[in-house]
Amino acid sequence: MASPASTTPTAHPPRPFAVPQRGSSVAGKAYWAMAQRVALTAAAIDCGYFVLFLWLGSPPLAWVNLASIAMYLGAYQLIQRRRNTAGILLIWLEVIVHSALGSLLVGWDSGFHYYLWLFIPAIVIANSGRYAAPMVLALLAYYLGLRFACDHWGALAPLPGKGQQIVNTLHTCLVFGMFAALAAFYRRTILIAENRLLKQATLDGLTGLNNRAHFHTLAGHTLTRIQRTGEPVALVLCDIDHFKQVNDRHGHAMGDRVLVAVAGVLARKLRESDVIARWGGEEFLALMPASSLESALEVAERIRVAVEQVEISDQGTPVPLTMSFGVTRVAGSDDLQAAIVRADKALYQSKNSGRNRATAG
Ligand SMILES: Nc1nc2c(ncn2[C@@H]2O[C@H](COP(=O)(O)OP(=O)(O)OP(=O)(O)O)[C@@H](O)[C@H]2O)c(=O)[nH]1
Repeated sequence: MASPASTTPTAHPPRPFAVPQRGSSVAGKAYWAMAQRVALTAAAIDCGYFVLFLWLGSPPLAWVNLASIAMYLGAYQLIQRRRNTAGILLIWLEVIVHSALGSLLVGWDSGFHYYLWLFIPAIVIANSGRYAAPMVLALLAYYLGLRFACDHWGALAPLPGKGQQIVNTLHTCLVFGMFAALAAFYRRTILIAENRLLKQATLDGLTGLNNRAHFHTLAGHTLTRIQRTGEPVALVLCDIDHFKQVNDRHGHAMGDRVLVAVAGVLARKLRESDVIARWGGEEFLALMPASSLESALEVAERIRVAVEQVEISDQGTPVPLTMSFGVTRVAGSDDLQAAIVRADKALYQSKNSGRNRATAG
């Protein structure tokens, strides 16, 4: 016996037995890897139970375990061949039938029914309330019906001696372990999803730099922190020259490559403590704590030279790149917006005076 495989919520409309599509997400991949591990582990556990029930003198239960091993290996194969829903249904079927046969043969106190509890979190996590409520109620009805049948008929093939206690203890330990593994799996899934959402909310999807909104948050923190020390802060706004021509001549994909390359130059040339963002299409903004206007102009010049030296070619034809800069001081968090406007005006001046240069504003 082993746990029913459980499911994670997906972006698709919820449906009964909702399962993530293989490869659709990190969580989806982890889910299917976990489902396969569950099937193999369960088959291995049932091998142990097969030997145990032969030793305890219960051949019928040993044969049930043999059938279970076949079902789990079948489920593993189905998931391997991407017949995911069929694989999961086979695992569910095994748990439902095995818990019934085990309880009826050796009695309710053997604990075969504990495995049905694992369905509750699996159902509720994977399905919307519309489906989860009737499914949990159906499970409850099945559970109580099984209990009633066991009370009514008693054990049909009781285990001799302390057999029932041994089996109950094993089932208790296994179900504890399975609940812990299930909870750990969902915790990992939530952390992965949280991390992914955080990245989507704060980073630019193409370049990996901070997005505009996150720049404001980080810049606000930085300015508040250094306001007390009075150290100089500079702001650099920069823009790739004639970027539209790159797109028009070499295509949008090449434009994207250029953006990624320029973002890489900025990340390499600026310090860890600087806050860099993709500000707009081909525009980047950097807040530089502990930088005077003069040193920020020097850094801008180094970046300008590095961008000129970026080697990108389209089928052997080099794609020349240059960048213009507007540099200014920032007095404090109250001044940030005004400083951005000043940097923008300075950048405009750089563009108007021939591009490929830095201007202080
Ligand atoms: N490939 C690509 N292009 C983008 C992206 N975002 C904006 N653009 C393009 O960037 C171009 C910006 O063009 P303009 O604002 O005219 O600026 P420019 O051609 O660089 O001219 P100057 O700034 O005056 O030197 C437009 O063609 C946009 O379509 C993006 O994410 N990827």
